[in-house]
Amino acid sequence: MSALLELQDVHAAYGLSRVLFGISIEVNEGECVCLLGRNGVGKTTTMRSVMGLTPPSAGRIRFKSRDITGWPPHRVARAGVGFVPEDRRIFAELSVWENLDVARRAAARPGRWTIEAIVDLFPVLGKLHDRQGGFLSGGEQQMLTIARTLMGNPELLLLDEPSEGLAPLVVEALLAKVGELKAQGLTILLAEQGIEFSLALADRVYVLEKGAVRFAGSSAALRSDRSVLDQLLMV
Ligand SMILES: Nc1ncnc2c1ncn2[C@@H]1O[C@H](COP(=O)(O)OP(=O)(O)OP(=O)(O)O)[C@@H](O)[C@H]1O
Repeated sequence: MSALLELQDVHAAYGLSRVLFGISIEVNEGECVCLLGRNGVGKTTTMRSVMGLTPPSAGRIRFKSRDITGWPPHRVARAGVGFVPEDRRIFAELSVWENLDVARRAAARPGRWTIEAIVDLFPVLGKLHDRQGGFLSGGEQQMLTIARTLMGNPELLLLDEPSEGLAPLVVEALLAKVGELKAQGLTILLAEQGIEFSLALADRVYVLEKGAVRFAGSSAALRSDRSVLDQLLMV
């Protein structure tokens, strides 16, 4: 069986600054795969390369066996990839409801994610429906950001550092929600610096360093690999 997403020897750069040096990863249907690594190793850029925001300078990207290398972001979204960026781009002046409505209108594909289904998953967004985005807590903003991306009905969710800047209890609540999405069969590629968040969710892990994969294996294998934990993750 071929992978849902496959990156093969992907290189990427910002202008003259080279950032990815031959990333090869696979995400199978229904899996949660985590990209781990310290600040600046290339996790975000790997996701941006899939999404077409930073197209690869070399290498191939396949989604559902189709070569999507260099496709523009709207076309990648329509093919079934949703991206939740690290910087939570919600509309601060719009209410929760309006934010979701904008996402509904802009949805990349038809599918099961209605506003009602979103509120089932995130009841807090239902309770806060008329609150402006800018007045939500960090955790609520993160849930709204994920909700907006789900409205596009992705088959693969790219989730960039969802736990960043959130208090431990909020991270736990978020972890449970992402776990529910996984249990519902959504395929997830997650980038994280927080190893506990990642290992609680991920079936498999890739640890990056300086734009290359240094470790690939199961979460259990990573937990017991002291040298990778010490050298690449400093935990
Ligand atoms: N727009 C940009 N222009 C130039 N260099 C960039 C740009 N965005 C990222 N970089 C550089 O690319 C490298 C990889 O960054 P990237 O954001 O992919 O790493 P990361 O592992 O996701 O880290 P972080 O957790 O900080 O997002 C870093 O050295 C970063 O400074």
